Amino acid sequence: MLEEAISYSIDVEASVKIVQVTDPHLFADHDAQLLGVNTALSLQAVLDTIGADHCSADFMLASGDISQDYSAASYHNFVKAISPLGLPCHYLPGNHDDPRIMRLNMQGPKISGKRRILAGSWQIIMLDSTVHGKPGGFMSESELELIKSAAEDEPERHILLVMHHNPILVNCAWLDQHWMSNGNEFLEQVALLPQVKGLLWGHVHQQIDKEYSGHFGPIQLMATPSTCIQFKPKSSYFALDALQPGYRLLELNADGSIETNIYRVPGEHFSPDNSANGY
Ligand SMILES: Nc1ncnc2c1ncn2[C@@H]1O[C@@H]2COP(=O)(O)O[C@H]2[C@H]1O
Ligand SMILES: [Fe+2]
Repeated sequence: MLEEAISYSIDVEASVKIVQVTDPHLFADHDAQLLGVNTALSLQAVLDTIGADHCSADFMLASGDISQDYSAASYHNFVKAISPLGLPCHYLPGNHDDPRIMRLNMQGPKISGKRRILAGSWQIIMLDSTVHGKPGGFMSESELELIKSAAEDEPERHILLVMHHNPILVNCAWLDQHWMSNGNEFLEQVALLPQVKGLLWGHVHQQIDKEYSGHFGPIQLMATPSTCIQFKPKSSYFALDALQPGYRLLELNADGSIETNIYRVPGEHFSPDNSANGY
């Protein structure tokens, strides 16, 4: 049975405005760092930037790796950090999350782990690409079934698919070993659905904006910087980037087009330890 969707009352002619944050890698301890970056402070800096510029969004998406230490407190810290923005938040799991601990602790009046969101002329589907105990991802048959049933249920709506893992390779050999290993087949399958207009993910801690030529037209492929450390694009070995933490703004238009931009925190406050070779 298809799970009930969360519905926003946004006019079908209006665009839907979304902020996406991803990969905050929070700890229970507010002072803890990931490779020299205090992840609580870098998330706060991103949220402050959203608050200053884009707090009029309709809702927020959090696309996994909320936690770095699997603690209940790391999820409580996330919920506490985002609550002043007043935005509803929809989340999905990443490879550093424990889905059960996440579900139990991502609690609040505006927090939701539901799989389908209906807003304006769009349907947003929150997918689980994680494989228990593995950093890499895989899109299971049941997730594909969810997408197909959701498209059948709401045939007139454009679809944005949201997940943690990258369904395309990003040209970083060390990171590409942890991609969605059936990404090619997944893309081929979803491109058979005329409603699918965009795929959005985290995991790669860098911006990617590409197009996939589907049977029914181009599909936008989007990856978003982490709210903490950034991976250096096109590096075959593990390397960090000096770019600052950021987030993505998306405007899903009534005609099925997507306008989107990456925004980063101003200044140069978050410098990772460049001698690090992994975590
Ligand atoms: N040096 C490394 N080589 C390969 N994988 C790594 C390395 N360092 C970290 N990782 C894993 O690769 C993942 C990529 O992004 P994640 O935030 O999921 O977390 C990272 C780790 O689980
Ligand atoms: Fe991550």
